[in-house]
Amino acid sequence: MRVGLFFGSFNPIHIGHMIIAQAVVDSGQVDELWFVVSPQNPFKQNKNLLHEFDRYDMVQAAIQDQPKMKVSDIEFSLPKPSFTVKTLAVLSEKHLDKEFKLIIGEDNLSNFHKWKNYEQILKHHQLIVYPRPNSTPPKIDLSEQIEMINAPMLHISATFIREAIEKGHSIKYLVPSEVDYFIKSKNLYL
Ligand SMILES: Nc1ncnc2c1ncn2[C@@H]1O[C@H](COP(=O)(O)OP(=O)(O)OP(=O)(O)O)[C@@H](O)[C@H]1O
Ligand SMILES: O=C(O)c1ccc[n+]([C@@H]2O[C@H](COP(=O)([O-])O)[C@@H](O)[C@H]2O)c1
Repeated sequence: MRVGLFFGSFNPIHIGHMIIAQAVVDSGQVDELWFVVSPQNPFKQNKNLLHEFDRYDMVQAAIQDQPKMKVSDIEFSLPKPSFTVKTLAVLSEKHLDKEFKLIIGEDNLSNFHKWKNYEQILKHHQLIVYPRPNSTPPKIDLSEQIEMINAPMLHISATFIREAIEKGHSIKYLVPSEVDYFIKSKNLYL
């Protein structure tokens, strides 16, 4: 079975993530897609980073009617920050019957050569890349390992959503309705 791993902070999960996930599933390049919630991205310092349990619950709420999508908490029990190479090794050892592909937004390509043991990742896994506005090209040749998703560019980010909440603006159309409800009922990001 081919599994697409969609790693992220998901702080919070937004419609951009959902559109990407659906496009990857529809592309036929994976049989299942697993969202992997990262407690701590090695490159990001975010004072507004919610606890991983809340971020996990929001992903779970967002995908409840999607039979091909799952959410994983595998990184919660691994050392922090969350190094993808380690997580991939743990998952590959645990699920010998599965082929894991890595789903990333195009913005992550420019710094991919700085990821821990990135050569190891490329040796064992295909990258499925979703286009993102204002992305700069990778510093290393990734053409052999990349499968681009042909889909519309999405000018949406979790940063924009957190800022909208702080300003008191509605995020009703920016996140799945279950996520909007979750954020409101727990007064998150305020
Ligand atoms: N609009 C988008 N277009 C393409 N890829 C995206 C988009 N939003 C998120 N991604 C990708 O989804 C993955 C998880 O992203 P993440 O949870 O950090 O969301 P984000 O919107 O980039 O967050 P933040 O604004 O907090 O940095 C990353 O690989 C990122 O590149
Ligand atoms: O392993 C690394 O060196 C590494 C460097 C930067 C980012 N990542 C992972 O990339 C994923 C996307 O991060 P984010 O915060 O943009 O959603 C997240 O799971 C990070 O842990 C991983």
